Amino acid sequence: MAATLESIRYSRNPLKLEILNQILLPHQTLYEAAYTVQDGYSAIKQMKVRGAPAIAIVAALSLAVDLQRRHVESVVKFIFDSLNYLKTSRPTAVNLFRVSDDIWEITNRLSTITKNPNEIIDGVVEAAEQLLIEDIRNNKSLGDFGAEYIINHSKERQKDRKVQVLTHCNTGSLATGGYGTALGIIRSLHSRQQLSHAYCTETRPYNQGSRLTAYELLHDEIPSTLILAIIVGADRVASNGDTANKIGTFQLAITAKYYGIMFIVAAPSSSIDLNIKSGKDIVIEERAQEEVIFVGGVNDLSGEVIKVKTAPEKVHVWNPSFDVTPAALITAIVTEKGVVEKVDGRNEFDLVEFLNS
Ligand SMILES: CSC[C@H]1O[C@H](OP(=O)(O)O)[C@H](O)[C@@H]1O
Repeated sequence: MAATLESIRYSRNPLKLEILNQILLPHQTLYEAAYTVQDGYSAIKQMKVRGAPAIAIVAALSLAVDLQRRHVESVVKFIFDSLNYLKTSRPTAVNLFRVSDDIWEITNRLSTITKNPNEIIDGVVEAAEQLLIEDIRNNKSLGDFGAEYIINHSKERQKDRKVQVLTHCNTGSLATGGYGTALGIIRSLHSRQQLSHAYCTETRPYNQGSRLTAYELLHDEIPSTLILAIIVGADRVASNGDTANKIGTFQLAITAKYYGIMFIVAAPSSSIDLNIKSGKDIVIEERAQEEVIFVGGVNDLSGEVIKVKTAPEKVHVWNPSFDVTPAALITAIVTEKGVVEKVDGRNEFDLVEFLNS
């Protein structure tokens, strides 16, 4: 197996963007080439690639590859139209929107400096490539901050025992450019020999817990049990700390509160949306009801995709991909810039102050 799992493989020379089709994991490892913005959009929409940072990186790199492969009449218009199209793939994770806005800002700035379309293309390609590099660096920093916070604040550690943590959905190398966010903290705890066990909870309908997180933990030989210290990722964090994450996160936060267990959100600063005040402003993606009516998988021998109908005929289905956990239930938010806690006595975070400090 590769030293580390890679959801995205990119090179400029030779020009190549390959996306690991996560729908086929863990039984099949298939990298699919992406040549166009459409390929990037489809991979995100179909959840061949998923996870807030990974979605943004694939969107940006699919534009970068398309720009280098295709001759377009108006580069600025192509970039504008492409970014707006990519933003319609999935609504909740903020990273895609932030990256799209950043790339558009770069395009605009360059178009006032040069009329040479190749110089604009070079600027966009460079920005997209940097995303992949910075994401991995930020995740390792976030992982170390989170591990240190948990070690210093964990009851187990006070008895000089290693810590046990629970994580939800998948927030590892398969949700990011590499290393992961919440799973990055677990990797950092493990590398410091401070982790006794990681529990990963299953998620439906995409099964990120059993198919992806259990797969990553086994791949890294981290002692773990698939079931249900709770560390979760984030798709979008409001400026008061309310956090949108995979459906099922909110109930874990309530459980953690009830049992007095830390509930940690691991989120790169790029997942914090200072443009919204609270979780009420976060758009929650609702996906097709077929995803819930059927359970499926891939036959690890034949490779055939199997779908079994589990729900009764005419069942009414609601299939939100995310829920919002109020800041009041969150112990701390761990980012690559450090750890932020609520100001004494308040039930909300001040992330504007934290990010501007
Ligand atoms: C590091 S972001 C991971 C975040 O994304 C997942 O959602 P999805 O698999 O639908 O893209 C889940 O909410 C994770 O916490």
